[in-house]
Amino acid sequence: MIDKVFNKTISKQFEFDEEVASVFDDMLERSVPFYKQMQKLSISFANNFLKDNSYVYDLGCSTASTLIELSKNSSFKLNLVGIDNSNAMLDHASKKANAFGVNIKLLNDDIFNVELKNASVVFSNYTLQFIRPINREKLVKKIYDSLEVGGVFIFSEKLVSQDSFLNKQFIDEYYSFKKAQGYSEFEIAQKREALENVLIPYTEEENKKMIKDAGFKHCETLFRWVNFATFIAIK
Ligand SMILES: C[S@@+](CC[C@H](N)C(=O)[O-])C[C@H]1O[C@@H](n2cnc3c(N)ncnc32)[C@H](O)[C@@H]1O
Ligand SMILES: O=C(O)C(=O)C[C@]1(C(=O)O)C=C[C@@H](O)C=C1
Repeated sequence: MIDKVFNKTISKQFEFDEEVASVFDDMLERSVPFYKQMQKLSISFANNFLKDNSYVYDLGCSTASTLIELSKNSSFKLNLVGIDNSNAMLDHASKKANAFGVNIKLLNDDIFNVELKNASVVFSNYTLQFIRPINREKLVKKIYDSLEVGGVFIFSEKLVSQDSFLNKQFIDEYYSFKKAQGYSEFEIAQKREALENVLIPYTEEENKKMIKDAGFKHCETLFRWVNFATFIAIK
């Protein structure tokens, strides 16, 4: 379904409710530059750290796209666990996983409440940015603790620049991308307002510092387009 959520006047903050969930796959593909390519890269790198019976977690799995794609593009028999605290998202995830015949354990809970164990790979794409900064470090430490030595945390984030002049150009470039994807200036402005104080992006350096502070041995940027990036951190 085509995303028209912000085509009307909106006065509430952005939420992952049924209205968003029902158009979410289209929203992501048209709102995150190179979304599919970043997902493919995440999966390709993840496969390097997997074997039969490995545990893979996706924190903020939404409609389970990443785990379904991994399952279709891995030669291993995996234990796939998707975690999200939006009922609406998980309804869609469950229907999609069934339709593709992929077995995923879907947990409807806050990421902070779920015990993560023996992980070979933890994904969290465009989700840390929705976690209050005061809790974000704590979550990354939890992810670190859940990983086996040699395991990886693969995550994607919207970014800001430390330089305010460049940051303004990042935003302009991003809005041009959205316009080219068919979003109107009105939709772009409405969504920007709804995301204010809900989506809190870090710089690339802040993300890497957070990863290092949690104890990870190494972190690389796998892909970056202006204000969106995918990282891989190894324990
Ligand atoms: C931008 S979406 C993630 C997109 C998804 N990873 C993908 O690549 O298709 C963020 C998701 O995180 C979930 N989320 C946000 N905070 C959460 C929390 N504290 N616990 C569990 N899920 C959370 C939201 O419900 C939403 O589905
Ligand atoms: O549309 C925007 O402004 C975005 O930042 C895109 C973004 C994201 O990066 O998470 C914002 C909300 C939705 O979860 C989907 C995509």
